This record gives sequence, C-alpha cells and structure tokens, in this order.
Amino acid sequence: MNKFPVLEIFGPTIQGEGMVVGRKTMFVRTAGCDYSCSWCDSAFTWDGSAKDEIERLTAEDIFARLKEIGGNQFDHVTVSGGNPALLKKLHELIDLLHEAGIEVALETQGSRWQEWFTDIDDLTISPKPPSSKMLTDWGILDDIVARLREGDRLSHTSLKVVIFNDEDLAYAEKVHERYPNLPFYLQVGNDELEENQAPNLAQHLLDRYEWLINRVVESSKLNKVRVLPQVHALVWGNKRGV
Ligand SMILES: C[S@@+](CC[C@H](N)C(=O)[O-])C[C@H]1O[C@@H](n2cnc3c(N)ncnc32)[C@H](O)[C@@H]1O
Ligand SMILES: Nc1nc2[nH]cc(C(=O)O)c2c(=O)[nH]1
Ligand code: SF4
Ligand SMILES: [Mg+2]
Repeated sequence: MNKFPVLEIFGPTIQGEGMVVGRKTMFVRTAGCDYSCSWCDSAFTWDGSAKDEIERLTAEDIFARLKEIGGNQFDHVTVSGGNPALLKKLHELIDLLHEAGIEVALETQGSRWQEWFTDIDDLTISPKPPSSKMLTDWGILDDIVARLREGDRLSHTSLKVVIFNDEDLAYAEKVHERYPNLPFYLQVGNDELEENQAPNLAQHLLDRYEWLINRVVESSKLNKVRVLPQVHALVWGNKRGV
C-alpha cells in the first residue's frame, strides 16, 4: 500500500475558510510543499521544523485515525497541507472516504494537477498573490481549470485569494477576470502569525477584514465575489490543530 506523509489529523472542527465555511469537518494535513509563501501559516509542513512529527500512513491508517478521533461525529474530511496535490495516489484515501459516505474537500494552490481532483466534492484552488513572493504559472492554472471544466467539475470548485495589500488586490482582480465563471473568495491575510493571545489577534484580523471589505466595495472588478476572514483564527487564534 502507498504511504502518505501526514503531519496532523484533527477534528471535528469547522471549515474556517472559503466555499464551505462553517461546515463541520475533520482535517488531514499532509507534509511537503512545492511553494514557500512568505506568510504561510502552516510553514511547519515544509520548513523542517516539524519533520520529526511526520508519519507515513496508508489510506487505511488515515481512515482508522479519523474514526478513532472523530467517531461518528463527522461526514466530511478536508485534506490540506502543505500541498496535497504533490501526492499522486491520494485517490486511495478519497475512494475509501467516499465508500463510507464521507465527503472530501481539498485545499491546494493550483501549481499541480492530479487526476483525482475530479473526485473532490469541495475543491479550493488558492493561487498566490505577490505578497507571498511566489510566482503563478498561468499555463498550469489554465490547464487545471480547463480539465475541471471538461470533467464538469466547476460546480465543485472555487478560487480563494489571500489579500495583504493593494498589489494583492490587483492580482485578485486579474484572477477573477481570467476565470469569471468560478466562485471567487477573497480572504483576509493573517500577518500576525506570532501573536499568541487569541483576542488580540481577533481584533487585529477584524480590522483587516473591515479594510478588505472597504477595498472590495470600492472595486468595479470585484463584484461577484465573497469576502471572508479565517473564522478559526478569529475563534482560536494561531493555535495548531483547530
Ligand atoms: C496552509 S494552505 C495549504 C493548502 C495549499 N498549500 C494552499 O496554499 O492552498 C491553506 C490555505 O491557507 C491560506 N493561508 C496560508 N497562510 C495564510 C495567512 N497567513 N493568512 C491567511 N491565509 C493563509 C492559503 O492561502 C490557503 O488558502
Ligand atoms: N478550522 C480550520 N479551517 C481551515 N481551513 C483551511 C485550513 C488549512 O489550514 O488549510 C484550516 C484549518 O487549519 N483549520
Ligand atoms: S502553498 Fe500553501 S502550504 Fe505551501 S507555502 Fe504557500 S500557503 Fe503554505
Ligand atoms: Mg490554515
């Protein structure tokens, strides 16, 4: 059996971001990323700081662990990372979850395609704006969206762009103009990853949320969009595993 590098399995909690915000879900966080975003809130998945915590688990192992900690209190699993799209055989896990009547969501940045993307129930593609210091490969992103369209999966797909500044907003406008038929989410960037007092972080992120709402309200290019904070960051701060 194929083994996947896993850093965290946690929940049930709520999906704090994007297209299914508020949905009760479990999380599986895989290790490894092909990006290194300057503001990554999950840098421990790729910067080596948690390398001793990485477990190599089969799909069966992951399913057993989910049941062990989630019992019968979930019917939805979100796979995030790192970039889970680096894992060629992740369909083994998706199939197992579907056979058990469990829905599967994926968080990825749109830098890699996998055939199993067409099996995902809630697919979030999150291309990275200039503040991340990453460069978008538009050819790859075009190809991913085209394949999802061909597979009739656009109703299961959304775009989510994290915003820290005006340059990021201009990037978001460009993404939305390029893929106008995909549901589009703007997300408040968390620039206080070291803050360990949840109430302080919440106040700061709410101020940033108000700023982002105002900027989107002013834009004539960002109309059919949704603006959201990271709800889990408002509730629990920068804590891991929530
Ligand atoms: C940690 S990433 C893992 C999945 C995938 N690598 C990706 O970036 O889409 C999950 C989501 O968190 C977002 N994110 C990461 N750091 C953030 C931050 N400091 N503030 C707000 N969102 C952040 C990412 O943009 C992505 O949408
Ligand atoms: N509650 C909660 N919602 C989330 N949505 C996306 C997350 C992620 O790190 O990918 C995340 C997370 O870590 N926790
Ligand atoms: S792509 Fe996602 S996991 Fe990778 S560095 Fe960027 S935010 Fe972090
Ligand atoms: Mg997160």
